[in-house]
Amino acid sequence: MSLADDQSSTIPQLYGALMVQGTTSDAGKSTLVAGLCRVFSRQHVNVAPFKPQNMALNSAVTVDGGEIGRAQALQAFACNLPPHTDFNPVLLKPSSDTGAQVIIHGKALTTLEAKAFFGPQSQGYKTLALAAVMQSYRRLQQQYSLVVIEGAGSPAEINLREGDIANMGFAEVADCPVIIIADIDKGGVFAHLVGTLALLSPNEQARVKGFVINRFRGDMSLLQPGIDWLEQYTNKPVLGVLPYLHDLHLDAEDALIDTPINPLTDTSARLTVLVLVYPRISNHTDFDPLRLHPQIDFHYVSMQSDASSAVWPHADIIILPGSKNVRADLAFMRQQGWDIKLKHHLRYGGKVIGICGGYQMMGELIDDPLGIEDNAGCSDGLGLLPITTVLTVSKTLTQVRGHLRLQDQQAEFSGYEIHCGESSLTQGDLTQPMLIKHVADQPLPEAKLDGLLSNDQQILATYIHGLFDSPQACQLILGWAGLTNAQHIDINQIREQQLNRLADVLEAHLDMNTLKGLIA
Ligand SMILES: NC(=O)CC[C@H](N)C(=O)O
Repeated sequence: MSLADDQSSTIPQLYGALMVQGTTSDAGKSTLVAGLCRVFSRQHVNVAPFKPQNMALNSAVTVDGGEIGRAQALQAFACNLPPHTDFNPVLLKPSSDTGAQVIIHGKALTTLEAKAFFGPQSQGYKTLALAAVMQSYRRLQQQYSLVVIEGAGSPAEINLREGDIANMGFAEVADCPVIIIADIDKGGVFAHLVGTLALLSPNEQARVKGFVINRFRGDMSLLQPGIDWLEQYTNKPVLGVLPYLHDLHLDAEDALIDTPINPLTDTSARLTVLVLVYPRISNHTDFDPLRLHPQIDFHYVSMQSDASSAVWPHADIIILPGSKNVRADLAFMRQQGWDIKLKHHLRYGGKVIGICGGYQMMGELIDDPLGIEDNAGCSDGLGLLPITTVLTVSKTLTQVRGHLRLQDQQAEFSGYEIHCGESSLTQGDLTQPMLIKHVADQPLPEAKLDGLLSNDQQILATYIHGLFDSPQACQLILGWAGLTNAQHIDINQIREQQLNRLADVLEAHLDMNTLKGLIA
């Protein structure tokens, strides 16, 4: 069935599905899906996002107590839906260059070497994963009239074709139409599109119903002959050319928005924040409210080729973010000499924040007896906080809310937890709790304490992600670090504005009628 059915004169209903695949990673699939979700949801279409398989370390906790890729949580937000594991039934979280934790329907199943998942012996897992993918997809089809689906990477990875569930393998089983997006800013857009198409089987080629060219800047009249050629050569329409959107602030799927370390130039910034980027950084969207804050000079610090000579800008706050492989990332920090720089920063009165894996690193010991994240073993922590952490098989996945207490003030927050580690105090009681939390939707007696504020008030550490998303909690933390009268940054309001901006752009630059006609 392929129809854009005008059931009533005011509310056009669409039924079916459309899959967005890309010629490369970062071609703009997640953004296009999020934008289409918003376009359709504001036209009152009952729409939901779907990504069969995602590989990312940036995940969100769902209402059904699981985790999914961050991009699907944003796409759900674009549809005004709470995140659900059915939106992304298979999530692979790489904990090393060759191994990843396999999460199916939101729950960690096992950690597999890439060979075991993608290689020739992988059919057992692939069959299991495909069954989970189709179960979720069928549920969505029953609940929603339209499902906008996102592929992964590129469909032309011929080495991964066997048993593929992320791109054409899924599209074939689900029998859904596909459009392909390519990033013209990278160059070679025609070669990308024609080459991708050429590497597909005839069936798959027939499934591709059109192209979208992304991130165009320049003179459209110069591009037009290329578009005409492409349409003629492939016999498929270019559904639109999307402009390069400067300052589009939406949650990134996985890639960090890379801000190089420059000497401070922004004189209006009042507080400098450095976030340490280790190889397995997780949940970096925690820092989006800080990155977008007008009074903050924000920097990611990543590996330097010559670690010993790398100079960090003076910082007010250094943040140790979450990590998917805490012990390996801690070893990396030491290799880079970051532990020494961190202690130097503390000696000179600087503030440090540790979140989840970053919190664990600041303790005395991290024990992974079962080899959950890496080879089984134990590592000394940085010794800055009186805690030890043991990684366990059971993973905490919860949405939480509560009160943050700092400097005799209190602010409400909501956030989430994703961790296998359990930390306990090595001395004393939790006399400096920074947070009183409740599992979302549970009554107050369930309240627990979380986090630590060091006795010298310089280190603040917690298991809770998303803390800065709560404007008041963010303001309180910035105040603790010396920024009095910090402005409110409401990241949800920003997401809302940016999604509407994106939807406006799609409506202006895509041939929406043709696109709606493709939905089947
Ligand atoms: N989100 C995180 O930083 C997780 C920390 C650690 N990998 C754990 O599972 O406990």
